[in-house]
Amino acid sequence: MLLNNDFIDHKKSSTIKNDDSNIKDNTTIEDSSSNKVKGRLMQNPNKNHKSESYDDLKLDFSAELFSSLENYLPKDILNTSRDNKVKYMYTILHDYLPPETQYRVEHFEKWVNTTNFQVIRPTTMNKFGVVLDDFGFQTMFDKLMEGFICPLSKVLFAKVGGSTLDFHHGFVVEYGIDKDVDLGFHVDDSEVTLNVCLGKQFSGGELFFRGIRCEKHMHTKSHPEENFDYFHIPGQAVLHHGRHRHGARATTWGHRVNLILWCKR
Ligand SMILES: O=C(O)CCC(=O)C(=O)O
Ligand SMILES: [Fe+2]
Repeated sequence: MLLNNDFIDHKKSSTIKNDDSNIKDNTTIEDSSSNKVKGRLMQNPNKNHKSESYDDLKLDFSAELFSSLENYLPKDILNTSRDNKVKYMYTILHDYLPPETQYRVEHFEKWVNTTNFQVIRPTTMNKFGVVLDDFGFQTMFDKLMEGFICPLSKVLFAKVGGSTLDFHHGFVVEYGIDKDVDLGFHVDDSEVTLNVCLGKQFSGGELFFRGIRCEKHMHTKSHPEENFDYFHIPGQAVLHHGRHRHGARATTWGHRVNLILWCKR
C-alpha cells in the first residue's frame, strides 16, 4: 500500500456535520471560516458499500487509499458527492500526517547530532537515526496508529491482527555521506510497518522486498514473483507486513531521512 502527499488545501474543506454513533475517532477539522468541525471514521467498514474510484484525480495520497477509507465514512458523508467525500477524507488524512511533522522530526534529528546527545538508536542495524517515542511523539504516533494504520491494516493485514495493533516503536533513519549507507536484509520486529520518506534529495536507497516469511524461514530462497523494488519519494509512504523480508540499497548521493513506525500488538 503506497501513500502519497501533495494536493488540496485542507483549509478549503467545507463544514460537515454528522450525528452517527459508532464513531472511531474525533478529529478536529478547521474550515475556511475557522469553524471547528469533526472529521470522523466509523469503527467498522460498511460492507455493502461499493467505493468510488479516485484514479482520475491528482491526489496527495493514493487513490486506492481513498477508495479503502470511503468504506469507513459516516453514513451522511457516504451519501454525498465524490468531491465532498474526497475533502472529508483528505482532511482526516492531513490531520494524521501533517507536513509540520516532517519538520519536527528533522529538527529533532539535527539537534541530536549537533549536540551529541546520547540517544537510543532505533535498531541494532542503524548507527544514525533516533527513537522518537520518548521525545514527544508518543501521542502523535498513538493517533496515527489508531486512526490511520489500524483501519487500513484491518483490511490489508488481517491475519496478523491488523486492527488490534496497540504498541509502536517510532524512529527516523538517516542515510548519506557520514551517515548510514544502506540497510541489510531483515524482517522488522513488528506486525505492520509504516515507512514514510521525509526527504530530502538523494539517489538510490530503494527498498528491496523478498517475500513474507516467519522467523524460522527467514533465510529461505525467494521466488522471482516475490522480488520487488520500491523507490522512495519524499512525501510518500509504504505500509508493509512486518515479516515482509526487505533491506535498503545504498544511498549513493545526497541525504535520505525516513520515518519508520513499527506497529505491534
Ligand atoms: O531505510 C529504509 O527505508 C528502511 C528502514 C527499515 O527497513 C527499518 O528500519 O526497519
Ligand atoms: Fe525494516
